[in-house]
Parts: sequence; structure tokens; C-alpha cells
Amino acid sequence: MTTPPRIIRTVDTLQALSAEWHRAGLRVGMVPTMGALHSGHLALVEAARARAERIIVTIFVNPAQFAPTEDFAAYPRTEASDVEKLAALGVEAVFAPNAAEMYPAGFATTITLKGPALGLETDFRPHFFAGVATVVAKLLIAGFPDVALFGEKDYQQLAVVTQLVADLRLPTEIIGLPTIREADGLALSSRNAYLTAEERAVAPILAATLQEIAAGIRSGQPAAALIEAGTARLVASGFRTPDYLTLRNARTLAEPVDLATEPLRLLVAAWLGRTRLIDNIAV
Ligand SMILES: Nc1ncnc2c1ncn2[C@@H]1O[C@H](COP(=O)(O)OP(=O)(O)OP(=O)(O)O)[C@@H](O)[C@H]1O
Ligand SMILES: CC(C)(CO)[C@@H](O)C(=O)[O-]
Ligand code: BAL
Repeated sequence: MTTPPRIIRTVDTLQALSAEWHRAGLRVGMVPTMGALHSGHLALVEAARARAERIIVTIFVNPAQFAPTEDFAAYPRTEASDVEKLAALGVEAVFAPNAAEMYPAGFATTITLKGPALGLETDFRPHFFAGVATVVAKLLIAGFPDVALFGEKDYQQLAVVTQLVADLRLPTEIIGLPTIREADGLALSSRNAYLTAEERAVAPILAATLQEIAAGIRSGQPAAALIEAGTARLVASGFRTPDYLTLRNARTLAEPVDLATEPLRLLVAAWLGRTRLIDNIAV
């Protein structure tokens, strides 16, 4: 029989619980999420279990990372079934605060970023990483985990969080885990729930296009021509012209200078109907 996780609504309670665990000599792991949990999230939880004796999963649809025109209101909220999934994995605590707990009246702090936060998502969601970094800093300070796990699906976010924790010297190890995919290659994402049946049939072309471009680059074909052909394939399949489809240095996310020696990552964001999909792969 599994013990259901403790549901925690306040920062004070989470800080006290984490301090108690640390006093008992237990390692604490954290998996930050916005809920609507799928197997990608659950893989992060399982990886946390291998690294920590106590696991906190956070569920918070963070208003600060959504522009007024974005899908904050529509974002799926499924707390009861999320908690059931986490209970089955033996998660000890779910931190699910409301917005007033995270951003009380008078809240006036926002983290600003450079480095890996420049470009890509920031060109299209300028508010996004300030909102993510501010909430992640708050979550890490609330839960004081020894280790926190993030998915490579949100590759730039992982780079931003890694930089944030290094710059602020937060005492948490940040671990990135590979993207979990459907059998047809589509990266799992809570927003896949927005896709119509027709769009769902088209969506795997995003990952297939990345694979095709990466294979071409590895075989020595010019990246620019491959990216142009990939863009045309996406548009012909029903995607809008991608927000970006680009080859970057996998560590800095800057434009690569020397393809032969730098670690490379191919990243894409593209709208399919009313759903914005992102994906990325190593080259
Ligand atoms: N397919 C996946 N594989 C591995 N990790 C994932 C996957 N999808 C999401 N994650 C990770 O789970 C964490 C929480 O992400 P989030 O709750 O935003 O889920 P999401 O499915 O990415 O939602 P969205 O549709 O909003 O992008 C992040 O670290 C994210 O990178
Ligand atoms: C890291 C995060 C939980 C911050 O709100 C969110 O951006 C997400 O779910 O990837
Ligand atoms: N998965 C990252 C959170 C977001 O896109 O808002």
C-alpha cells in the first residue's frame, strides 16, 4: 500500500519539512512542474528517487512566465490525478501553492538574465525566463533540495536554471534528463493535449525533421541548406514558419563558430494550429 504524498500549500511549511528531513540526514530531491503530469515528468521523479530519500514535486502554473496573450487560463490543471500518479511512485511531498502564496501583495523582485537566456525563446516570449528564474529560485529556497531535476525537452530552460544556480551559488545540484517521447517521436508535453486529432498526426514531423537535419549535418552537408529544407518540410506539413529552427552550441546556446569541434544542439519552436511545440536534439 502506498502512503499518499503530503500536500503542502505554504512556503513556511515546506521549509520546515525540508529542514526536518535534512536534520535527519536525508537527501532531498525536487522536481518542479506545472502539473498535468505525463510520463516525462514521472521519469524525472524516478530519477529523483535514485538520488534522494525524500522527493518534493512542485505543481504551480506560474503566472509570471505567461504573457497576457498566452495560455495561462487554459493550461490544464489536474491536481487530483497528478497526486494519484505521484502517490504510486511513493513521492513524499507535493508543493502546490496558490499564486498569492508565491507572489503576495507587494512582491517586487524579478530576476533578470543574460547568457543562455538570450535569444531563442526570449525572442518570442520575452517575459518567460524572468518568470521561470524567479519562481525556480523561490522553489529552491522553499524546498532546499540537494538535487533538482529538469527535462532536456525545455533545453534552454535547463541551461538558464543551471546558470542561475551557479551564479547565485544555490546549494542544489541541477540534473538534466533526456526527453521522453511517444512511440512516433513526439516529445511528451502537457500542451500536446491542445492538439486536434489531425494535428496530433502531423506533430511527430517536428522531431523527424530534427533527426533528418542532424543526420545531414553529421554526414557533412551544409547546415544552412538543411535547415532551409527542414523549414520547408514543416510548413508543407501544416506548421507555421518556425519561430526558430537553429543550430547552437549545446553549452552556451550561442551560434556555433566551428561545427567540427563544438558540441551542437538543434532547437526548434513552431506553432501547429493553436499549439506551440518545442523540441531539440543533440547533433
Ligand atoms: N517529454 C519530456 N521528457 C522529459 N522531461 C520533460 C518532458 N516534458 C516536460 N519535461 C520536464 O518536466 C518539467 C516540468 O515541465 P512542465 O510541467 O512545463 O511540462 P511540459 O510537458 O513541458 O509542459 P508544457 O506543455 O507547458 O511545455 C520540466 O523540467 C520539463 O522540461
Ligand atoms: C520550471 C517550471 C516548473 C517553472 O515554472 C516550468 O517552467 C516548467 O514546468 O518547465
Ligand atoms: N515547459 C516550460 C513551461 C512553459 O512553456 O511555460
